[in-house]
Amino acid sequence: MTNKTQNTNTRSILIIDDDINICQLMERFLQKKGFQTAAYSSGIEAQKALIHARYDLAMIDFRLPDGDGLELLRNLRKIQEDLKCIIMTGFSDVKLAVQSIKQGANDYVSKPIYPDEILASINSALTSAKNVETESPLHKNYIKGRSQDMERLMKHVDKVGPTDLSVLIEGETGSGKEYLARSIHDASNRRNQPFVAVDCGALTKELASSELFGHEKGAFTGAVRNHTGCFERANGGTIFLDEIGNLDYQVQVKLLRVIQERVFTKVGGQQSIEIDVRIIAATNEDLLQESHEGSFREDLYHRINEFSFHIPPLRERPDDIMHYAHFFLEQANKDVGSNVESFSEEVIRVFMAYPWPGNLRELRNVIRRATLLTEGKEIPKDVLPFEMTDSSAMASTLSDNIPGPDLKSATEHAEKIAIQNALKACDGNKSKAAELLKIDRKTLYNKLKEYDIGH
Ligand SMILES: Nc1ncnc2c1ncn2[C@@H]1O[C@H](COP(=O)(O)OP(=O)(O)OP(=O)(O)O)[C@@H](O)[C@H]1O
Repeated sequence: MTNKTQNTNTRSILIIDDDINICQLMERFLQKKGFQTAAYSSGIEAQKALIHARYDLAMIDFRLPDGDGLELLRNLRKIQEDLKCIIMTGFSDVKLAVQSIKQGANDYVSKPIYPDEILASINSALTSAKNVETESPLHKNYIKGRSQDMERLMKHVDKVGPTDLSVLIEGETGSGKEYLARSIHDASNRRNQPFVAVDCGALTKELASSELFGHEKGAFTGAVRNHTGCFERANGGTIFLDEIGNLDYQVQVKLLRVIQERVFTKVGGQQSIEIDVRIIAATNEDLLQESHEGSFREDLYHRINEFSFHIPPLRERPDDIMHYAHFFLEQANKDVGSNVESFSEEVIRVFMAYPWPGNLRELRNVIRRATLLTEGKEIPKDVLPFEMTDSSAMASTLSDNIPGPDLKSATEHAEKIAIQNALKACDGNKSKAAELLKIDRKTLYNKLKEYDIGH
């Protein structure tokens, strides 16, 4: 298809989609916005292109004729480790989207493609979003949660921040682990020193040591110059190791040494380098379990876990849902140039009942899309993704979290969550909750009894 024209000042975007119409549409739009673009219809062509030229970001369709988008993402990152990436998924592929983020994509957008939505996602991936490595500055695009859980968590941040304790943050994908890590850094005496975030999920096994600890020129094929690793760059400050569970066993051994002895050696180097870095790690897996199974070193687990935070999933803190929703609506209005003011009652109800497997990231994306599609002042239900409003699709989204695989238990589970959330949103007032749920009080009482809620 098309080839990139060289101009070193402009950001360049690689588009990979076997639908030629989508490629053309995106290229035209992105070029008008000042990006250089190149489009390819298969993964193999894109890999060849990346060998010949550097790109800032790749937009990858999940379903490609020669493999899936995540496999391609891994291959592209082997060629260019700092490539940012947005995965394009089908409208109802929330699970794939969540999986993409877990495997190192910076963001996802759902089809059908809306140019303004893509632009907002590209801009945030290029500027502030997660990459193999990002360095502070402060987070103006963030707000504090207002649920009791999050308030308690932020109090702990104030207490633990100023100490030098290693911190482990556990939470589902998109729940705000990086934001919390930055908040801990900001609450510490290291706040004016570097904050270096490393996405260990995006590091290939071969290059992880060199990325983290640096290498000497000639240490391995391709090491054409000396390289300063993330630890050295974070000296005096904080290093944030996101998805630490993905680190190779050998790298875990090296990491343990840095923590215990405060020294490390570069790949191919002889000299021990002293270092003063505070470690914050994050995971969305059960690291303790993994350490029992032997894939994560138990001694390392205890070293990084001098203090731990668990961020509850968004569905378990209903007070935060609309709080963030309004914040994201404001952001979306700015991003896509709209002027939407609020959410319809129905949308609020759907938001409160939906399980949000992608947490805040998913909420932000859903609102961005809905804002773009809304014509009036209020977001209506019909601009929400199908799987959020259709009960059987929702049951399948929920199926990871429910006890049984059958539709009946899935539906019951969804109903129970919706009722619990409505009650919390109405401060336990059952009449109001029934109104919000659009059922009568008697039905609500029956269901409370059936599901054993509130006793
Ligand atoms: N406190 C917050 N205020 C506003 N937006 C937030 C906040 N926390 C997270 N977000 C939104 O959610 C997205 C994901 O957050 P973050 O990268 O911190 O999550 P994470 O738990 O580290 O995710 P992952 O495990 O997938 O890396 C952010 O890009 C941002 O858009």
